[in-house]
Amino acid sequence: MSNAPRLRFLKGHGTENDFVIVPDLDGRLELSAAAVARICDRRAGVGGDGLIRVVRSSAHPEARGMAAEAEWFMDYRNSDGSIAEMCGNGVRVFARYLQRAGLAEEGDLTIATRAGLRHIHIAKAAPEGAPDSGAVTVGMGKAVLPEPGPDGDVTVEVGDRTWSARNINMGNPHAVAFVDDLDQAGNLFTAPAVHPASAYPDGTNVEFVVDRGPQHVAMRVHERGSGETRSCGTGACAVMVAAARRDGADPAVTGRPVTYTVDVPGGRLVISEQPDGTVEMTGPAVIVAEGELDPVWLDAVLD
Ligand SMILES: N[C@@H](CCC[C@H](N)C(=O)O)C(=O)O
Repeated sequence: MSNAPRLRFLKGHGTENDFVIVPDLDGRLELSAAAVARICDRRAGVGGDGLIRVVRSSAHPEARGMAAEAEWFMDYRNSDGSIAEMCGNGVRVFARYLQRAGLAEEGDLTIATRAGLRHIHIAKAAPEGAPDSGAVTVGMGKAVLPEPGPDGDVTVEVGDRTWSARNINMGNPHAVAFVDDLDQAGNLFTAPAVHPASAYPDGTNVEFVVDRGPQHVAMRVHERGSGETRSCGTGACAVMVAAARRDGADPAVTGRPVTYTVDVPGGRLVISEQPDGTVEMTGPAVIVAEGELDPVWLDAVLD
C-alpha cells in the first residue's frame, strides 16, 4: 500500500479574492510556507490569493483559548506562504465551506481568527437560487486608527507620485490612499512604497480609492504576501472607514450607523460602521470546485 499523503481541497472565492481551502479538522497537517506557496502557485499548483486551513479551535495552539466560543479556527496564509491575522473575504468563504460541509447551519456562527473572534451571519439562499447564493455578513470588529503623528500620517508612493494615506488596522494592517484615478496606481507588479516603514513593522496591504458617488467608492489593492488581488475584505472595510472620516461621518459622534458601497475589481461589498465602532461587511462567498491533490505531487511539495 502506498504511503503517499492524501489531501482533499476546495477552491472558493469572495468577490474574486480566491482561496484554496484545506480541511484539516483535527490539525494534523504541517504546512510550511514553501508548501503553501507551491499550492497557491497559479501555474504549477492549484492557484489562489491565499490558503485557508480549516482546523478545530481546540486542535490549534493559537486558537485553543477561543474554543469555547468558536468551534472552528481560520488558519490563513497569503499566497507567498506568509501568515496573516485576518482575511475578510476568506472568512466569508470559510463560513460557506462549513455550511456546505454540514459543519454549520445557515444563520449565526462565530469563527476564531488570529485577529480574534468574528461573528458571521449566513443568509438563507433564495429557494430557486444556487446553494452559494445567500450573502454572508461578517462582524469585522473595530477599525484601529493611530493618532496623528509618525504612525498615523503615512504616505504611499508609486513611481514619481506620492499620496498621503490613512493607517488603519482591521486586525491586519492597511494604508488607504485617495487618488484621482485608479490607473495612477500603475501595474502594481511590486508593492507600493509606504513611509515611514516603521508605521508597519510587519508590512502592509495598500488600497487606492476613488469616489463613485455619495457613500460609494471603488478601490484597487496590493495585498501583503499576495500582490494585486481582485478584492480584499479587510481592505474594503479600512477604505470604508477612511472614506467616512474624510466625509466627516463618525457614527460614534452622530449615534447613527453609516453605510458605504465599496466596488472592487471582482465585485461589490456593502460595509457599515455602527455607533459602537464595529464594522460589518456583507458580500458573496462561493465554492467553485472540490478535489484531491495528486499524492505524488503533494509528497514532493510537503518534503
Ligand atoms: N484578502 C484578504 C486579506 C488577506 C491577508 C492580507 N494579505 C494580509 O497579509 O494582511 C481580505 O479579504 O481581507
